[in-house]
Amino acid sequence: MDTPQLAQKPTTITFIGAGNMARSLIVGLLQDQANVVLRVADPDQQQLDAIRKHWPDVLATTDNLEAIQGADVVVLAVKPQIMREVTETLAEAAQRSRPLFVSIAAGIREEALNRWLGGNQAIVRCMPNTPALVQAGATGLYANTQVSDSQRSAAESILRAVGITLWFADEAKLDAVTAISGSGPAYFFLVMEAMQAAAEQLGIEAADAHLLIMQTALGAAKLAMESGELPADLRQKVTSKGGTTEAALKVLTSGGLHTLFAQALQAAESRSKELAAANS
Ligand SMILES: NC(=O)C1=CN([C@@H]2O[C@H](COP(=O)(O)OP(=O)(O)OC[C@H]3O[C@@H](n4cnc5c(N)ncnc54)[C@H](OP(=O)(O)O)[C@@H]3O)[C@@H](O)[C@H]2O)C=CC1
Ligand SMILES: O=C(O)[C@@H]1CCC=N1
Repeated sequence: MDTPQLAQKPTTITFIGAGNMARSLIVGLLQDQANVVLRVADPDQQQLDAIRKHWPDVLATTDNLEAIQGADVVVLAVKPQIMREVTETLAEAAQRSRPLFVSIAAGIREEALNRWLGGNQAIVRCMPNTPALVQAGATGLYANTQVSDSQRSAAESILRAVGITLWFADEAKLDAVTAISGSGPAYFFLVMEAMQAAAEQLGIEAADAHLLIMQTALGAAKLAMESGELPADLRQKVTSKGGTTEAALKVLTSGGLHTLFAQALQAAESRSKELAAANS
């Protein structure tokens, strides 16, 4: 006879801050139907009303301390510039309840978070991205020494519910991850915007241009992920000698595309380090 399985206790996850990134993670988690109880705290009443309307099962409050009571995981999803103020007000309660903290803030170091939270806290720092909203996110993670194996798994399963995850043993690497995949969606959106404007200049209707560009972006990403071929090889297969692609790529490369991307990613990585230094 089969032994009846006890239903696994859901993980209570509290989001401190209900902005763009927190909402992307919440939607992704709800779509994944993960065994979780979700709570959200944010000072913006309108924001909370919208959350209550769309997701009635999510507890939404303006009271950060109420939200973290009994939580297994507290996701710190506020701007780096106010992280100190927010975490210091959580410190006393956190010293009693000792949840796992998962910070998604760019730059802010584990050492600073731990100090602001009163010390000896289990902290995972991670850098997700907004495609989490459609469960196509990419997240880099780093755990401090206080994080247990089960907490590591809990953090990973939250982020895996919304996309792929990659652990880093060196916290400093998260600055580069921020520049690559945290900010990365914006680079691709900018390319889409630029192509849209250019397509309209060529006389294509806006809606038609949009459809062609979106499908091309999706197709290129899918091909690059699924073919097992390098982007450089795939690019060469599009580029007929003396043809149209060659003419276009010549404009992009002679305009300094590679240098621009190198500079852009360096600027993002430096900004992440600056945010850490300014908020330490
Ligand atoms: N957006 C992105 O693509 C990514 C962002 N991140 C990181 O995520 C974090 C949040 O960014 P993002 O979602 O873009 O920013 P948002 O400004 O959209 O979200 C921050 C939220 O925190 C709220 N807030 C302000 N003060 C408090 C407080 N005292 N207690 C609780 N909540 C508060 C804000 O409310 P109000 O607006 O009323 O001030 C806002 O709703 C940042 O640290 C960022 O570095 C990481 C990866 C990607
Ligand atoms: O722009 C930012 O600072 C945040 C971090 C990565 C994406 N958005």
